[in-house]
Amino acid sequence: MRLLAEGLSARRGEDLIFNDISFALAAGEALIVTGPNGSGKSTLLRVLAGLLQAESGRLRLEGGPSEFEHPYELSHYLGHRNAMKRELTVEENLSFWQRFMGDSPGGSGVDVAAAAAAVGLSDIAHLPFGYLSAGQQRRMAMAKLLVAYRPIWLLDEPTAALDAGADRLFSGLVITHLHRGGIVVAATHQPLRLERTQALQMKGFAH
Ligand SMILES: Nc1ncnc2c1ncn2[C@@H]1O[C@H](COP(=O)(O)OP(=O)(O)OP(=O)(O)O)[C@@H](O)[C@H]1O
Repeated sequence: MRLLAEGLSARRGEDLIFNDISFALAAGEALIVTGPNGSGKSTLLRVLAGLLQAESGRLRLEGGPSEFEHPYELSHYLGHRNAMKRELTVEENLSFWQRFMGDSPGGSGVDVAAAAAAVGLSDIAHLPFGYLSAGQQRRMAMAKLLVAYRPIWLLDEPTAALDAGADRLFSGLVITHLHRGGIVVAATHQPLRLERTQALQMKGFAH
């Protein structure tokens, strides 16, 4: 399967945020998106995730399951926020995401306990999400990627608030996903230590 972006541009309000972005990612490849604050990294990821409409250009999948037309149908999106309910326990949050997302064809997610263990937080999975520290909350958001299988991972500053150990752990999860034929697009200021990567430097427009 390949993820193709062809001549994408996006607007927020009056402003054109980026113009004519193209890339092609094969199974096992990652695109690392860098650029200064406000250059449009989050905007690009939101377009890829189907949360914002592109002003022009096209996104498509080549060689994927035929019933899926838009890449977001096969994607996990990890945004700046963790998308967990503070008053529900970690287990309840992850169970919700597991049921809500479901597995894409070609793989299956791990159970909630295994996902919590994979991010090193089995001991606190019974606690309300709101009790966790910022770094623990980010780890749990990573576990969401594991409970339902999606071949494409869209990651916005995934390692924000993570300590060095969690940073390595997260790189490991991403590398495993790529080795299994996944595709990753990550906006990040920190290196994820990946092998097969393409780089996209966002420059933004001067207003
Ligand atoms: N809802 C919105 N309405 C209007 N402008 C917006 C909106 N959201 C973002 N912008 C603008 O779009 C531009 C790109 O923002 P974006 O969040 O994509 O940048 P970024 O590269 O991810 O930045 P950062 O590194 O700070 O996270 C910024 O100038 C921002 O002010």
